Amino acid sequence: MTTHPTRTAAVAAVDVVKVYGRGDTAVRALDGVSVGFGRGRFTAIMGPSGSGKSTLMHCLAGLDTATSGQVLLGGTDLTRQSDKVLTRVRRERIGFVFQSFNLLPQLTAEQNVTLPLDLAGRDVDRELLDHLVGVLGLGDRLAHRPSELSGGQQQRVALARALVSRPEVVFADEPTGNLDSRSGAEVLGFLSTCVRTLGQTVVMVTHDPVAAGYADRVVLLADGRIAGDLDRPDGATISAALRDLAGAR
Ligand SMILES: Nc1ncnc2c1ncn2[C@@H]1O[C@H](COP(=O)(O)OP(=O)(O)OP(=O)(O)O)[C@@H](O)[C@H]1O
Repeated sequence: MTTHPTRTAAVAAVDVVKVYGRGDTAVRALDGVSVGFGRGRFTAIMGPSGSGKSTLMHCLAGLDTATSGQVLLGGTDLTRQSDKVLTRVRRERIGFVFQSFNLLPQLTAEQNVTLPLDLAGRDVDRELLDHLVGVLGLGDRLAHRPSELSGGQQQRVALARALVSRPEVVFADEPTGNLDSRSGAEVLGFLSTCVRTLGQTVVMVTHDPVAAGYADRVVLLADGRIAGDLDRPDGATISAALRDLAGAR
């Protein structure tokens, strides 16, 4: 018997349906999505505007509840958990990186990085923190406040914050959306280095084929369904697949 790939993944959706609203105004944002995200892999989710990328990511991260189907994080079915448990899962088992860096302005870079662990009463793994600070080139920036850092540096602080708790999955939502192309390339380069050196699982939503080119795999969505799955594609292959999807609509 072969094992269903979604059962061995770090996080997986199994026949997930998400309907917003009711009756005539109901929107079927996800229409039976089954997809697994392998451990230690960097996957990008792409697709036309409104195809369900954010909805899928929010369901996978326990930020939104699927209407039906299962979301499996390790052995936990997130669709069966109370809000209280989901809050704990998000805090303890998931890392987030957003387009807007979401750093606290009154804290230093280092305090921002360790804040989630401090709030959870968990010890900071100094060795991992030093490794991340080195890889991310933040060594001389740790005592600075976010307003004293460039956008790229702020996003690197946010990456360190997401990674330092060794979460099962890091979800990144358009992490380079607010960065110029050079800072964006740096952030993505650091992110893929962290995936390789730490075996971190990363799922990233992006519109940018160049950003998706850093991923090991690109999952394509269209109209709330999986519309493609590309293994280590380059930017040109991704752009062509997106053009095909747009043409098919
Ligand atoms: N809270 C909501 N209430 C009602 N409809 C919603 C809600 N959130 C999303 N939708 C709808 O669900 C569909 C999928 O939206 P979603 O934001 O997941 O797409 P997306 O691929 O992330 O889009 P974009 O690339 O524009 O961010 C769209 O038709 C959207 O209008």
